[in-house]
Amino acid sequence: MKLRFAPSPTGMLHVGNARQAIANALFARRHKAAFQLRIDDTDTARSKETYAEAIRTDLSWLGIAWSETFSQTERLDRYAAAIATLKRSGRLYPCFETEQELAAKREMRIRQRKPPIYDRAMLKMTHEQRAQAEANGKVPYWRFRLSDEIRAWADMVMGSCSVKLTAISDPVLVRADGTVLYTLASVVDDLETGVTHIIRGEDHITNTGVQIDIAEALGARADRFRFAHLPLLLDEGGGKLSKRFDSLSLKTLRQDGVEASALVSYLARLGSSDDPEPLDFDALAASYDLSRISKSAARFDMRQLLALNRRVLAQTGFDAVRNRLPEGATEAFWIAIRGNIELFSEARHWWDVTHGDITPPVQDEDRAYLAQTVDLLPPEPWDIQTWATWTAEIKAATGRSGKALFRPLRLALTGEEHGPELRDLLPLIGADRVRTRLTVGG
Ligand SMILES: Nc1ncnc2c1ncn2[C@@H]1O[C@H](COP(=O)(O)OP(=O)(O)OP(=O)(O)O)[C@@H](O)[C@H]1O
Repeated sequence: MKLRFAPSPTGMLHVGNARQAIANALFARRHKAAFQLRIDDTDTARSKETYAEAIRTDLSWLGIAWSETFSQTERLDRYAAAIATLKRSGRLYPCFETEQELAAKREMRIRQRKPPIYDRAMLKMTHEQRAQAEANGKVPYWRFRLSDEIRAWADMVMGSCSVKLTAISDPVLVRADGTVLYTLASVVDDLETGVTHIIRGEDHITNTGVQIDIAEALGARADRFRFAHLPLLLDEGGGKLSKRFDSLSLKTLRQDGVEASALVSYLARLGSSDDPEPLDFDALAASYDLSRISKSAARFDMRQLLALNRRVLAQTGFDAVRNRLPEGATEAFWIAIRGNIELFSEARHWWDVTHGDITPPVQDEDRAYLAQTVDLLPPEPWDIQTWATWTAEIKAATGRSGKALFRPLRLALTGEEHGPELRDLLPLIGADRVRTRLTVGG
């Protein structure tokens, strides 16, 4: 069994692309199958090596490893061989119509209420007419003559699918400059490198009918591949995601400090009957089931991702983050704050609160109360019990309780209304800073 993820290096991967990469990688892991990363760079005008490099960086960040990788431009000789085969069998035929001629024909067909598909005029061209066109300096591009089959398959997500080939135009597989189109290159690669399962976006469903036809023309059985088409992911406004506009790119999310494992957990289960849970790759793979994915488009929701990110951070151990924490941060610091941050970058703020010289705002009406609490501070060394001891003393001495007791302390010590348990923060802040903050301006 072999799966593949085959992005084109024409921009930064977005969360929609990532959903496919993750689906393939999880399915491969679950079934102990090989996983290929193929860079679909046949569109040389738009493909860039820097994007291919960025794709590898993004996938590695997600924790996705591949067992083999190649770029399509490394295999041009294989596509040339397939082109020769299809020409020999008469399935590829030369065409000379210009874009304008085709557009005019399309318009005419629409006016005649016929489906606006290619009329195969060039199939009827005689040898003489072709020789004449070439003598006039025209260079042909090549279309694949589709069969008149209805290509059907049992899709692992969409259920039974079919594409009526007589309702679509014969696709161009070779451009006039001799370069091959993705539609053919993809089939040649999948056949020759032993891919068995193809998981991709539903934007490829029509392609699938065509590709089954091409595969058969190249000698494969029509049921050679198993397919799964996942619905497209939309942005929060319901709009299309595009590599070209850098929308919701993995790079941006990474720079914003989203945890890779939160993103993987989120995308693995988004639009499925299983709720997103903060699970590691193996646990996600063990429960990964394409039949639980919904057939309708899913929307990416930043708030849901951040909620999951928070849960992931809350269960992340110190060893996994120690290199990313501020210099000197201890396990006690991480344990104290990890349940109170949405993004890892907020750790810096709590580091400043516990170890920096912040000046929290003190309300005038709290000054006298805070000054009183300083005198009640227990002697050092402080530990996790100190907070309870201190606040019990305060309660006894002032008669305050609940919000009236705690709120001014939290505000004065951290500058925030909410945050990690003060029981944990107090020993981290330490007696000197605590005294200073309680007496500021007093
Ligand atoms: N919005 C989306 N949601 C889910 N999957 C998507 C989305 N857009 C593309 N894909 C899938 O991502 C995979 C990689 O495809 P590809 O590199 O061609 O991406 P693309 O965004 O369609 O690119 P381009 O903008 O260059 O056409 C394919 O399986 C494709 O179906």
